[in-house]
Amino acid sequence: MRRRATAVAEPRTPAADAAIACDRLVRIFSQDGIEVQALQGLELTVDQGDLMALVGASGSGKSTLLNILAGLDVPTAGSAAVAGYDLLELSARDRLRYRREAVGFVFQQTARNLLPFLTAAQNVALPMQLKGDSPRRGASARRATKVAEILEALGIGELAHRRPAELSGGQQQRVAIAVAMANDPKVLLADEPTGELDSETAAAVFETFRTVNKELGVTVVIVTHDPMVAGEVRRTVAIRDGRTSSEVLRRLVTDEHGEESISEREYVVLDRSGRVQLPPKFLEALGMEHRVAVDLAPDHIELRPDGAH
Ligand SMILES: Nc1ncnc2c1ncn2[C@@H]1O[C@H](COP(=O)(O)OP(=O)(O)OP(=O)(O)O)[C@@H](O)[C@H]1O
Repeated sequence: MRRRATAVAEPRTPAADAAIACDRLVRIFSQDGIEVQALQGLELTVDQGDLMALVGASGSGKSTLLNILAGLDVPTAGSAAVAGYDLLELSARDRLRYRREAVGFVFQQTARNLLPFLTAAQNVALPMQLKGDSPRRGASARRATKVAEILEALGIGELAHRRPAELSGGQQQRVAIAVAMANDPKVLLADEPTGELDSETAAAVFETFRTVNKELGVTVVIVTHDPMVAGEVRRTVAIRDGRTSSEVLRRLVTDEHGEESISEREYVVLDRSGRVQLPPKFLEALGMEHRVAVDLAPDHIELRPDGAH
């Protein structure tokens, strides 16, 4: 009722329905008296059910952002909400619940995702056990059924009884995705999940992310340097100096002959204060620095080098 009332009372912003909404997110690390601003007012909204890639140079802040979204780290300032949880306001207990139930996480290092002495099925069952539902009759049978269903849905049912050492790197990552899905999270986060894999294996792992996104409706965010992953998703967001700076959106378009193709367009991000980061190659091409002349045309804005007419 209350939700309905507020929905009527307040205009709906895109962030209200978003799976992830970060606003002016700041993370400062202090080490040996030196401060590093890993995130400098980052803004990012991810719609529910989206599959997106996060790219950027080394040190741009990707892992810092992902750790905050995963509930492993806390921002210095700003706001971040994931799956309806306010990440700055979580109590220790709620944070644990958030990490166990609301988000799934896949690390780059295959060994970090799975316990070596457990089979694939046991690894997937573990987060369900840790969730700590009160022991009820038939709970373990229900759990076993659910584990089998997840493994089947991801096309790895035949790996259920193998231990990580008996799996290839790609198979381990696909089992890791199953583990991350164990408690039906709304959001799945992955930090360089294909970083240690050859391109063919990486493609199979990426397909598993796509299955989770398409079949189970989970919002997926993948930090990657892999051009295959970054080029295959609907939306690729680039981070520069701790801020989202640009993004590429891809759409399926059909021409007049019924031929389908992917259309790709790069955008720069416009933040709440009206700031944009222009691509360095554009600025260099026109020798723009310090300031630019800005004019409003009926349907666009013109930027010119200072002094040009
Ligand atoms: N725990 C920490 N203590 C101090 N500085 C840190 C810490 N974690 C990250 N940083 C710094 O914050 C900045 C952003 O780091 P981050 O790991 O988020 O970048 P990244 O984009 O993920 O890089 P990479 O692609 O190399 O993983 C870097 O300058 C890094 O040195």
